[in-house]
Amino acid sequence: MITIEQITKKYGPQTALAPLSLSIASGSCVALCGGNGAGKSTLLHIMAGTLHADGGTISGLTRNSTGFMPDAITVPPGVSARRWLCYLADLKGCDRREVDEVLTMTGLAQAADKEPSAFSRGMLQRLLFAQMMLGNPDILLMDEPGNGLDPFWVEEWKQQVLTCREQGKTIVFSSHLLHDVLAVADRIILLHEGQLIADEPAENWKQDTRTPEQRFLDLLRA
Ligand SMILES: Nc1ncnc2c1ncn2[C@@H]1O[C@H](COP(=O)(O)OP(=O)(O)OP(=O)(O)O)[C@@H](O)[C@H]1O
Repeated sequence: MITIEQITKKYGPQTALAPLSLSIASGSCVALCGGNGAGKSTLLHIMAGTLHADGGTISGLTRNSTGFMPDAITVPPGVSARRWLCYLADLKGCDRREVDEVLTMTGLAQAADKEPSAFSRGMLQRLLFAQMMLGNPDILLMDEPGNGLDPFWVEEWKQQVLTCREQGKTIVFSSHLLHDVLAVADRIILLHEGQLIADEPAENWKQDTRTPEQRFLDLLRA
């Protein structure tokens, strides 16, 4: 169980997260939705430990058991995707053979000796997914993982997430792609201006006669 209690974050005068509390059961797949600037990335970065909260506590997350897929990375010039992944594998203390496994999983084996700066947006997303999977973490945090993926890789991503669910991993991801959210998530949390405004089983969204987009807009306007 991941327990988030009274987390707050401001960037200067801008509130990104008002006191926010929620619990995430082990083995669940939770989607964070909300408009631009709602606080989704901020929450994921705080959960991943790449950003400090101003206040509040989070329990149930340990660095060794958590993989994070941010929405961007900066790989030093001259470093190929394979070398980057080998570096991260060493940092995580995992076998370098895993690098080949995650490259194959994400269809990047052929491109692995190129620098990520030469990758397309979708290839970069797949590299970010690959780096998250190194070490086979129990908890996966993903910031807009579907961005830039073509329809083939969106389907692959969904299959990989469903496989991770079957393996009992805990998954938290942000997305604006509501149809993809409904295909994999079992719970949908809606954030608005740093506050939680809806927290429901995905089943409620699926059974609604409104489109997910209409339901989303109605909840934001309520
Ligand atoms: N580095 C930063 N400096 C200043 N303000 C920031 C910074 N990062 C985020 N913010 C502000 O914090 C708020 C939450 O931003 P955040 O990126 O967490 O939202 P988001 O829900 O992920 O948005 P999007 O869907 O557009 O990615 C916004 O008002 C944003 O302008």
